[in-house]
Amino acid sequence: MNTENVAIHVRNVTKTYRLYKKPVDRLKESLHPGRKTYHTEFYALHNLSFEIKKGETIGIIGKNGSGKSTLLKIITGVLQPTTGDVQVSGKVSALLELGAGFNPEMTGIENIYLNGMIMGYAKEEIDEKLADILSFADIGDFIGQPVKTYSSGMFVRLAFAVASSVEPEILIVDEALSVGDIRFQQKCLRRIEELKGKKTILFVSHDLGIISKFCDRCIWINEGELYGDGAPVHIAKRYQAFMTDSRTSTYKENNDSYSHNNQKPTWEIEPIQPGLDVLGDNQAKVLGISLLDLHNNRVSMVSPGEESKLVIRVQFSTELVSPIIGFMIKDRLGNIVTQSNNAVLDKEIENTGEEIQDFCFQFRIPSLNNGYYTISPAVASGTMEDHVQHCLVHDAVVFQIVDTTRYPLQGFIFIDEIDFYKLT
Ligand SMILES: Nc1ncnc2c1ncn2[C@@H]1O[C@H](COP(=O)(O)OP(=O)(O)OP(=O)(O)O)[C@@H](O)[C@H]1O
Repeated sequence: MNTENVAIHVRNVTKTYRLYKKPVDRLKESLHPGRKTYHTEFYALHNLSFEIKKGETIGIIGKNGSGKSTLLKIITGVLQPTTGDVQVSGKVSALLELGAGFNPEMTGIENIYLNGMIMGYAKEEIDEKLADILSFADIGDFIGQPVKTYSSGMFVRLAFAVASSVEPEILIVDEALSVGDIRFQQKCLRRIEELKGKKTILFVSHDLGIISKFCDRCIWINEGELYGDGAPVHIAKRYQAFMTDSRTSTYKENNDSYSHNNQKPTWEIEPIQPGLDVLGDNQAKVLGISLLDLHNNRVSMVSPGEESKLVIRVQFSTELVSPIIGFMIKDRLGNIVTQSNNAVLDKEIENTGEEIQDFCFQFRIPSLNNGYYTISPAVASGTMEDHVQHCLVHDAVVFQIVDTTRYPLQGFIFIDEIDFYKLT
């Protein structure tokens, strides 16, 4: 390839982190006279190489923790690779994690000027762009407030407005589109469409529809390695198949299934994140929740009809009479789309006092439309008609429905029979 046409050249990039079991191990390692090592090496990126041409729009996909953000941070120079190198030709404007590049104590306006100046613009040049940035961000009087008072939605509005208005040669956007509301997402996509072809654009998204529609090319990273690089529709199909079908064969097998015979299951439970809305009297508390496949691997992307397990970890502070454990699945607008619990199924659950228990619900993922959904676990006691709510955690888990079934209809229902009657 003619190097003049290359915007980004990533050559054999590897990024490793040292993982220590305990914080004190780091100190022990640095002081050890015989240079004993106390760490294990973790490869966040492993020998990645590719080129991006000027003017290409590239989508980056990969499951959580696969190395996408690490790669973007290395390209923007926020992180250094352990080995290998990256050459970037052109001015980069990046929207990485929320907060990066903004001073929380400064107002929105002050941050616009700060970012513009970092990009090499004079004050007068930023004055000219200001109206466009303000109208794109559309956050009203908040623009005069310190950005630390912003909601994540407002923040991303301003950050995207700034990053896309400073006329970079390369625009890098890490998952910002998943934060804003749907109208704002559409607006950002229109802006990306306007810049497409004129600028080099890299963006991370879990939305394969967006990647397929807007990108010329898609790069798929899996466990730090390049798994695919090519036409978005082609890569998205392989990725979907991988995330559903081959998940079971590539992940470790785990034969310890849950039973009521006091066998200890070996699944990993995600603790409830601080800051979520929780209701109830705390006689029982949901400690954590995980959506798993049948091999007890955590999943965040599932297909309708896929066999899944939902495990809810509950801490009881006292013996409850007729405990009810259940969950609601809500769409991104907060509508309950489906729900269940043990009481409605006439299944009794035992609880003998102060204890921690995992409750595993095994079910097929309902036939929902593609998109993001949340799961809200709850513990109550009593009957369906008359019960006390002990703990309800709103939106404890987020997951995505990606339909990989052979039926080309979203949210379809199985029809047992079709009758038809000729009237004329
Ligand atoms: N400072 C660090 N120390 C140790 N491990 C790290 C560090 N930063 C990232 N990692 C690990 O590197 C891996 C890649 O992380 P990265 O954030 O790049 O993934 P990602 O694909 O962007 O994930 P997500 O889709 O969840 O944002 C993860 O397993 C993460 O835990």
